[in-house]
Amino acid sequence: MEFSTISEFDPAFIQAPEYRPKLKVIEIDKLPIIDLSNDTKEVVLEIGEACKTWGFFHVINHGVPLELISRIMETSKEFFDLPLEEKKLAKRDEVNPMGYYDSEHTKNVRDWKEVFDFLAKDPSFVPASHEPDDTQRRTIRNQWPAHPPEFRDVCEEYAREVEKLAYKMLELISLSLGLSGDRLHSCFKDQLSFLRVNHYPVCPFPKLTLGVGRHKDPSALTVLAQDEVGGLEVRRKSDGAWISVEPVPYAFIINLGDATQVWSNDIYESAEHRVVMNSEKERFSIPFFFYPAHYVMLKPLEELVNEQNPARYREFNMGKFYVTRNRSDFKKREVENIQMYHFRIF
Ligand SMILES: O=C(O)CCC(=O)C(=O)O
Ligand SMILES: [Fe+2]
Repeated sequence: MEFSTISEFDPAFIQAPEYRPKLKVIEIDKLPIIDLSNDTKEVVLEIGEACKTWGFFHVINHGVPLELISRIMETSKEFFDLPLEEKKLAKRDEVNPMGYYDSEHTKNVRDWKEVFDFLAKDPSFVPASHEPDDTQRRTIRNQWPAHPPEFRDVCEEYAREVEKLAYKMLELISLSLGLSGDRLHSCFKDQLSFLRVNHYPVCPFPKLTLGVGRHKDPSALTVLAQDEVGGLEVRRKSDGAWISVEPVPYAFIINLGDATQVWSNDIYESAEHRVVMNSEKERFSIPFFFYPAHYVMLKPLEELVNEQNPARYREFNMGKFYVTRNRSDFKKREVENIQMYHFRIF
């Protein structure tokens, strides 16, 4: 990812003019910061409001040890500092989607980043193929680099802690929709959640590229840690402007994913976001994508549907959605990646 001249720069990184970031215009509008140590009723109200307005918010006093966040950031830096050949020993591919990868595409444009993906539950199970009639499933597993030696332990400990927070958020979001706190728990029994360590190297062409192109997370929700550099932007619903998410030290960002949008029958929406590049500083971020089990059929929850407010999505299978989506992360394809709105009824 070290391109010193434009001629070495892979044109696959270049965003179409309308999607290029305006680096100078930074809108200041602050995302809500929700203190999870407050009274639950109050927290639920604040979450409901934040989910409606933004689909994105910070949480503090979240229960994940702060030193663990520092440790995973440090060990991740050591990993990405390794020579490329060494990182590639744990390279992800179409057979094993977990591990190191440096050429992911979002909406068919290459992202200026390298990543390391690992499952929260090892092993996990996914459909064997995206073909609708294929009912086989297959096992996917983590692959770990030998260096740095503590990388695996730190990542696994971090995943366990953040998973607890993800369940807590699921519960609070369910309560904010007027459901029981454990309404959605059973969908996560064989969860397909994974974590991604994102490294965005310094970028000489921040006006042409993005670290991650605009997208919505297909998860139920995402629990995201970011370092102090900044670059994440969220699309404001009221006017479509891109708002930069100022880092709040040791807070987590919670963003709603597509699965919650479908369950809530559009009461909540997953927010579009992207990452703009920095020509001076590298950046690290670590999302935990909280995914239901592959066999879960996603559809609006019965409690939230009635005659006046009929279901806006037809049912679809989480696992098939996941594997279909993953196919196009690996290479530029000519067709649009599958999106949740393809299952919209009206
Ligand atoms: O790096 C970030 O802050 C966000 C990354 C992200 O949106 C993603 O990996 O889905
Ligand atoms: Fe994302």
